[in-house]
Formats: sequence, structure tokens, C-alpha cells
Amino acid sequence: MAVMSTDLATTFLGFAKRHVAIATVRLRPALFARTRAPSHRALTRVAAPSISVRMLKSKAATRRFTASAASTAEENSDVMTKIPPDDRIPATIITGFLGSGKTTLLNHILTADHGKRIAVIENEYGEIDIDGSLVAAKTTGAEDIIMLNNGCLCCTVRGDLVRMISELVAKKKGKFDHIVIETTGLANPAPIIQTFYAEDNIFNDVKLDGVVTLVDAKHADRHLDEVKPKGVVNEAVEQIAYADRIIVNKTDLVGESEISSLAQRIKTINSMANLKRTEYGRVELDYVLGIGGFDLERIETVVNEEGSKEEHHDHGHSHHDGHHHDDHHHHHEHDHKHDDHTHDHVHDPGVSSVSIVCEGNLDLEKANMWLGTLLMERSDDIYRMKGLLSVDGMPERFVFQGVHDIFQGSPDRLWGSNEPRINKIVFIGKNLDAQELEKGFKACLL
Ligand SMILES: Nc1nc2c(ncn2[C@@H]2O[C@H](COP(=O)(O)OP(=O)(O)OP(=O)(O)O)[C@@H](O)[C@H]2O)c(=O)[nH]1
Repeated sequence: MAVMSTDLATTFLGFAKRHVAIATVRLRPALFARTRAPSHRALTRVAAPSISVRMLKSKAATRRFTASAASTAEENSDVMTKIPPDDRIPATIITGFLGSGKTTLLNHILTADHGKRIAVIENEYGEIDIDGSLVAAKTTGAEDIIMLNNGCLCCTVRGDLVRMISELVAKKKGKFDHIVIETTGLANPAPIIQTFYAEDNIFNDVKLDGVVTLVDAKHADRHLDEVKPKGVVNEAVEQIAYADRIIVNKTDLVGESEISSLAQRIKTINSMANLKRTEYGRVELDYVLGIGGFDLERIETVVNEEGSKEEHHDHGHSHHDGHHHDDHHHHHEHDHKHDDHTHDHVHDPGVSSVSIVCEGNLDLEKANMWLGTLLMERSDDIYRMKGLLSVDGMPERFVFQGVHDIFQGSPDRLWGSNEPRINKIVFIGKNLDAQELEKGFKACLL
């Protein structure tokens, strides 16, 4: 295991040295079986060698590298990124507990005047509940892609999502600009997210744009509190944990104090996501489309804003040299956590966010080892992570993001000559030990 970790570890930031723009590493395929009806096509990947490394196809990965070496960071910082443009079709996942307003939001997206041709994929449990006036022609029989009269497409997934996305791309490529996937209220978003990295024919044409989670302002607390049998996830917690954007919907049904405490609770679970309050899912469309939640070039914005995006609840935490663990609200969960083994039932234990902000340069080998080992050992518990690193001897900043065992990293622009070399990492996950993470990270600094 230790040897394995070393090999994997060197794979991570090691990409940066070889000037590969974006590398995606998958340590160990997982969870696919839960997304779809038995699909041996997907499951064969599990039996494959445990590491697969994949580059974004064809782009001139280092095409700006020479140019950037000749200019200074201050002059041209955005031009000098070595992250290639990504013209794959963006796909947004809409998730949220039963009745939270997903279909309402979907109808809002489809009817709004945005000029985008959107292909909607609905899961098999939801009926197609699209505003009837939009449906131009409903074909019968095997055809499950419906053309709406505003140029949008609507599909139902009767089999598996991978098949539907592939079919959509194969049959209608060029006829739509964005895919929106509505999941069932009980879905755990992880397998759906992983689908975008696991399947070549999806990965090459479609990129994950972001996860939007609707939260029912009136009933969320009940769902979040629900005690599950040990080992069973609380979907309401998971849906919040994976989100890039949170929509606290149905705010007309509750008072301000309830909304505020719910928003606070949500931030405890996921400090990276933006949060908005709505009635009937009425949000600006650019809040839900074009998020770039998995884009490396947007990592900086996320890690910089982390923890301060909830309008009414700036905790006043400063992010200088230290970690921040948003666990101050759920003492009951932590009590359970410490004596898990003596209980048959626990709250989904401590899904929370930890951020580390620390100035200094990282020893490349140590950082590789730490991150690689961490992901080998804890990838089930680490739901999402994003980071911006200063690596000794590397003139560029190194940005990365990950979802469980999927890791994408790339050098981006050069550090400015007077720019403080501040590392920032945010983890969202289960049973995260902030002190331990910070200690491990700091041990990698020179
Ligand atoms: N009062 C109120 N009702 C809302 C709001 N948003 C949606 N609803 C209603 O709540 C109900 C459920 O909304 P849907 O959009 O169907 O929710 P969903 O998440 O798609 O539901 P499932 O598919 O069953 O998981 C509908 O009757 C909506 O009209 C809101 O902001 N306020």
C-alpha cells in the first residue's frame, strides 16, 4: 500500500513539472453501480488497473507557455494561464430533496429568455412535468428526446444516464448549448458527478459545469436531521455537500430566523458553495448555468471567497495562517462520531468543510506524498476539494480540484513577483479532522 501511494503521489503534482496543462487522475473507480441499472460497460472499469490518467483531448496544452516566459505576471496574468480553453458542452446537475422545487426551477430555466438551447434530462422517476405550452411535438414509442418549441430538448432517462448523454450527443450535437440534468430527490450526486469523468464518450464531449442543490426552506431541517441506519447516507446532507450553488427555496413559507439558521447550517456542511434564497426557484440564470464549478481556472475565486459567500452570515473568521473547521453547530453529531461503534444509528456523521490557508512554499515530493496518501486512504470521505498551491521551484501557481478519487490539477498563471505565496485548500467531507489535515499540510512546507 505504501509503495502504491508513493507511485500515485508522484503522479499528482508531478504533472506540473512535465508541463501538462490538465491532468485527470482516477485512483479507483467507484460507486457506478448505484447510478444505473446493471451496466457491465461501466463496471468493467473497476477491474481495470487502478490508475488511469487522462488528458483533455487535443488542446495545445502548453501553447502559451513560451509567451508567458517572456512577459511578467503583473502585465498579463490572465493571458498566461496554461489551462487550455474547454469547448465541451457544459452540463449542470440539479439536485435537491423531494419536493424542494427542482421541476419548478427547471421550468423557470426553460421558459426564461436566455437564447440558450438547453437539453434537459429528467430521471426516470419524475414525469415530464415541463410547461405544456413549451412542448411542440411529443413523439411516441422508443424516442425519448422531445423537442420543445423554444429550441430546447427534453429527454427522460429510462435506462442509464450515460446512455442518454451519449445518445443526445450522437443525435443532436450542435443543436443544443447546455445540458441540464434533474436528478431524483433521493439521489446522491456523487455517482452522477463521477459519470462525467469515468466515461470516455462523455468526458470527451461534455464537461460538468456544476451542481445546483435546491433546499426546501420549510422541510430541510427535518431531512437533514433524519437519522439513518449506520452506513446509509443522508441524501439531504450529501446533496448540500456536493453543491456549487445552493438555492434555499420556498422562503415564502418560513420566517427570516428559520432561513438564517438554515443558511448557517448549510454553510457548516459546505463552505464553498454560493447560497441564494428564492421563491419558486426564481434565480438569475447565470447563477445556475455557466458555473464552472469544476473548472481549474475558477479555483481561485472559490478558495478566495470561501466562507464569506452567505450574505448575512460572515462569521468574521479570518483566513490567515490556519485552518477553519465549520463544526460549531453540530455538537450532537460529533458526540455520535466519537463513539460510532457503540451506536447502531448515527446522524450522517459530521459532513463539514475544512479550509487551510498558509503562506510558504511546498516541498514537491512531500506535497505529492501527502495528497496522494490522503486520497488513497480517505477518498471515500473526501467529497470535494479545491486548492491553490505554491510549490517550491515552480514559477506558476498549481491549482487542483477533486471529487473523491478523481483529481485534476494544473499549473496556472505565474506568481507575481510581489505576490505573497499563499496556499489555500478547502475540503468538504465526512469525519474531517481539521487539526490533522493542517498538520499534514504544514509538514510539507519548506
Ligand atoms: N410555496 C411555495 N411553493 C413552491 C415553491 N417552489 C415550488 N413550490 C411548489 O412545491 C411543489 C413541489 O415543487 P417541484 O418543483 O415539483 O419540486 P421537485 O423538487 O421537482 O419535486 P420532486 O420531483 O417530487 O422531487 C409544487 O407544488 C410547487 O409549485 C416556493 O418557492 N414556494
